[in-house]
Amino acid sequence: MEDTETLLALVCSLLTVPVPEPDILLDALLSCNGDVHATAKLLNSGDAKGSKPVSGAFKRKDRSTGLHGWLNAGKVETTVSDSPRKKRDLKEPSFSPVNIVIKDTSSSSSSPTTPKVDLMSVLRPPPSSTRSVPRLLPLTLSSPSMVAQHTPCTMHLSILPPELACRLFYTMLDLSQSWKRNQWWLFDRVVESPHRTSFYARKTDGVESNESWQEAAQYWYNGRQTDPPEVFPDAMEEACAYVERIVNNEMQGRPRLPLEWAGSGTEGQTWRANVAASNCYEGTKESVGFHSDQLTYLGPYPTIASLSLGTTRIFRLREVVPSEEIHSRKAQTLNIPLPHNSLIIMHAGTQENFKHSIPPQPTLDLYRPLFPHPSRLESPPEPSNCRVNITFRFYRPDFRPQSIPRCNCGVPTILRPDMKNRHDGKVDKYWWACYAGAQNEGKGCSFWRVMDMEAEGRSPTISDVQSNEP
Ligand SMILES: O=C(O)CCC(=O)C(=O)O
Ligand SMILES: [Fe+2]
Repeated sequence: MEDTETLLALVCSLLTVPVPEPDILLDALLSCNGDVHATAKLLNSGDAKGSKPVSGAFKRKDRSTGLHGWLNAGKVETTVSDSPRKKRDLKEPSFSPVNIVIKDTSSSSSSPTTPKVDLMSVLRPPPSSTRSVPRLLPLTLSSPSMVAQHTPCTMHLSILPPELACRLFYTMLDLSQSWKRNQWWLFDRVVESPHRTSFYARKTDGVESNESWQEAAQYWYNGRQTDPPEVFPDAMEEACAYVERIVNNEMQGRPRLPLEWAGSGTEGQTWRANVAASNCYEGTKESVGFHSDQLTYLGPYPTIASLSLGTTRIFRLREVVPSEEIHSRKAQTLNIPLPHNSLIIMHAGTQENFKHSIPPQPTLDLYRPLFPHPSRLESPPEPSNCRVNITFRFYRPDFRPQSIPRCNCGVPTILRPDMKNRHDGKVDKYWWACYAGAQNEGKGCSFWRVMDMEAEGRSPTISDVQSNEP
């Protein structure tokens, strides 16, 4: 059931040798028929024999030798590993190890043998069987019209009054000092995201006037119960009104999909923001790897509005090519530079068709705020190299926490689209799957169920409304 990216990540978590080039990983995975343990064993095998590939084995010029070359390189150009410390002395592979840090949680967790694994470098989709299909060069989408032409997203520039944008940036930057780096279990290791993040909820759910998400909801994050989130700070509440106006305007001009929410908010809008996830990226290396947003409380085909403040960073999108098309085409990497005070709306279908990331980048343009920092903090963060992102989201009333199926571990499941099986950009199925393993030392259960909107009583959807029309 796992997709290639997840399998590769699992393999990486089991490696005791430096992570090889993505193509080599993929070859190894394919030659082991997708068996994660067998793949890791194969790649680790040089190590098991007391020899390991030297740095040259990872260099780009050697890639053509593939998996065999990589394994054999360890045998030919042998460095004997006589102590765990030696492992660290090997030069890193040719890509920079900056994305996700994998922490060894075994008794020797402080041992220097734990490799830092650059998962970003392996989160690349094409299996080797697609090698004959030409690669597409990355495309930079530098204007709203290019974004609209190539993606299911729209970009909107200078959306807030400049003073509000700056005030919100400073508010979030100050708050970000207490935000946490997400941690979760991947197989038998803890992985940590290299950026700080937090979650905010609005005072009401935006649909029924007296429903509060703070009180009604039990919050779960990565399969772990968490404290209720903070409410939107004043500047975020102010900004949210602008965001809602733009999103609703955009949605009015777009076709709606059958499983989208068809109800309206307290003020009659189609879309309301009742929660927001916020992220802070400091410097060039902080980043978030390729992912699509979990649909558990958003439901199918969500609309997510993502506000950027501070220094410009690249928002990277890559389509997940459906299984039936992988022999005929490759995905293109789409890079969208997001400047201060811009909004990118990920419209319905973005999460089902694409993955997104904020990659590390070699350089940054420093952000020069228009207004001085009003902070009374003793050492306010340096604003010029930080980006704050706020993703405003609509948690659907028909996907309330109480309605989410629990797995055999007793933990709310997560909702995933079957991204690999799509027709005309639409997925056939969504699954509820156990997510307890993300926190519970990597141990989850095998709970897995296809979502059935009707049987689960989830409504009103666009298809309900349309089928009731005369
Ligand atoms: O920082 C961004 O623009 C992306 C954040 C993101 O992908 C998320 O919060 O899920
Ligand atoms: Fe995301």
